[in-house]
Amino acid sequence: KEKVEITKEQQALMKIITDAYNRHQIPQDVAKKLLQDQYSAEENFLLLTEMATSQVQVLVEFTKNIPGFLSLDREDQIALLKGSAVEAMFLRSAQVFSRKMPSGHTEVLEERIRKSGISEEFITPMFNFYKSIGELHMVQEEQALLTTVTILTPDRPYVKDQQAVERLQETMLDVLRKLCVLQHPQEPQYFARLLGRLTELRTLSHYHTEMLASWRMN
Ligand SMILES: O=C(Nc1ccccc1)[C@H](C1CCCCC1)n1c(-c2ccc(Cl)cc2)nc2cc(F)c(F)cc21
Repeated sequence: KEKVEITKEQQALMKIITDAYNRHQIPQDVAKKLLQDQYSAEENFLLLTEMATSQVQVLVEFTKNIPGFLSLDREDQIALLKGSAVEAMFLRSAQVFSRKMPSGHTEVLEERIRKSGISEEFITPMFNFYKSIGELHMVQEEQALLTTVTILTPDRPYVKDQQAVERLQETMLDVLRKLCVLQHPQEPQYFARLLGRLTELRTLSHYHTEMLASWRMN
């Protein structure tokens, strides 16, 4: 049974990434807004586009804090951002949805999202994903590292130097793997489950364009 230990530099890396991840607050505002008022399908669509736009800006700021990201080829940086923006948004949505809220709030939030204008066919896979993320009870370091691993996916379209991205992603995966072992000692397969969610996330993100195109406007 090998002794898993996070090194000093891995500790520092994790702190930089988690602090940067916690600095962006938009999604909490979305949840608050949705809990405060009931919006029409048009207003919800507008809210989503505004939120998604600011999410991209925030994602750019976040990646600047990923050690090594700015040393990547500039065009590759853009390819990674474009390739992961939708996945990062759904991952963030899932984390917001799974956040501990006063009793009854999650139900209201779910209801508001179900009625927001999204087509029926996408509601089930979307909430299945949100609930499967919630069941993992990730600590914030795991959430931040999982988003980082998602951004550093080497096989995004138009990435030229995939090896360089792979090296960065492996560094993050190594920290995440150790963190999972230390945080969830009873569940040796926890890390594998976590990575399995990224496959579900990619599938959900394939629906994104259609989800917008089929938004039920009155
Ligand atoms: O804004 C959003 N998510 C966001 C998060 C983080 C950053 C940027 C955007 C939207 C809302 C949904 C209801 C109408 C208004 C936008 N949103 C989604 C969602 C995203 C994309 C598509 Cl195609 C469908 C649903 N799932 C959510 C779960 C939450 F707990 C939640 F609170 C907001 C959620």
